[in-house]
Amino acid sequence: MILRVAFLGPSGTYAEEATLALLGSKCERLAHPSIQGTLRAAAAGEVDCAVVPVENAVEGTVSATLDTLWLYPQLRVRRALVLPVRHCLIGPVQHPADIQAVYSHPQALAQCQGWLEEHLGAVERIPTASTSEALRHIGAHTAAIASERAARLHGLSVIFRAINDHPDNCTRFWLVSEKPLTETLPPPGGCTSIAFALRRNQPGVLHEVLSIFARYSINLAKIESRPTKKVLGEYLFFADLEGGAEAEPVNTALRQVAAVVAELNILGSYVIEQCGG
Ligand SMILES: O=C(O)C(=O)C[C@]1(C(=O)O)C=C[C@@H](O)C=C1
Repeated sequence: MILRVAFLGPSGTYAEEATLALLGSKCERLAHPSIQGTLRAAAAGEVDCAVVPVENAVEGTVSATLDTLWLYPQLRVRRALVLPVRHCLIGPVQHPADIQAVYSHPQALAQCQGWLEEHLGAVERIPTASTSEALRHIGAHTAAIASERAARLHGLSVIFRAINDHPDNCTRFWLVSEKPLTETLPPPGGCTSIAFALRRNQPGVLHEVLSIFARYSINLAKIESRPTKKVLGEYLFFADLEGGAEAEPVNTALRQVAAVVAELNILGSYVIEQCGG
């Protein structure tokens, strides 16, 4: 069966690179204009799965991914991949002095902000829906930040390579689907991502949840809050735990957590794969 996969397009994005690294070129890749649309397509069953960015080593969480996943509890994270992200400045312009504006995805602009400051100074930075979408805005006095692969695919020239401020810049992607893609359970170990809403906004309520993980010596690799978007000052919590959700002690701990929170969504258990690893 050929898998149908949604990703943030158009062709040439890092999300497409992650899709190819995870599933190879035999899958049918369907480009979507937003992360929200990509996940909606997977939740609606229009595709078998979706590949979305979740966290960058420098800029942190891709909030659109977490916020949208909360809306689609039927989706599960099946795999995770860390992709090295090496940005290029792309365009027909020969001299930096001729550039009046640079287009790219906000994450990419942020990952290159030091370089842009140093080499292009006060040039206008214009956000786009994705890095390869930025290539559509290239002109006589405008450039874009995207990958070398994107430049090649669209027949464009690279002005500068590796302009990301941190040489080890990388982004973690999740492959999510409603149905399991294979019959195998996640390998033992790995980690589990969860999201939960508290019952009350009161002292000690978050502590009650965290103390369950402490009691079972479960390491929390990450925890962060996102607005509920319903009431100002009320939050959802997203956490990454060490260990699989079906394995002990995480399984018992999660059952106890479910009993003390308003809503618990086990986003999925997975092993973090390294690109090329
Ligand atoms: O615009 C792209 O190429 C994407 O795949 C999105 C995205 C992101 O949202 O973080 C992915 C990797 C990079 O961090 C920059 C942009």
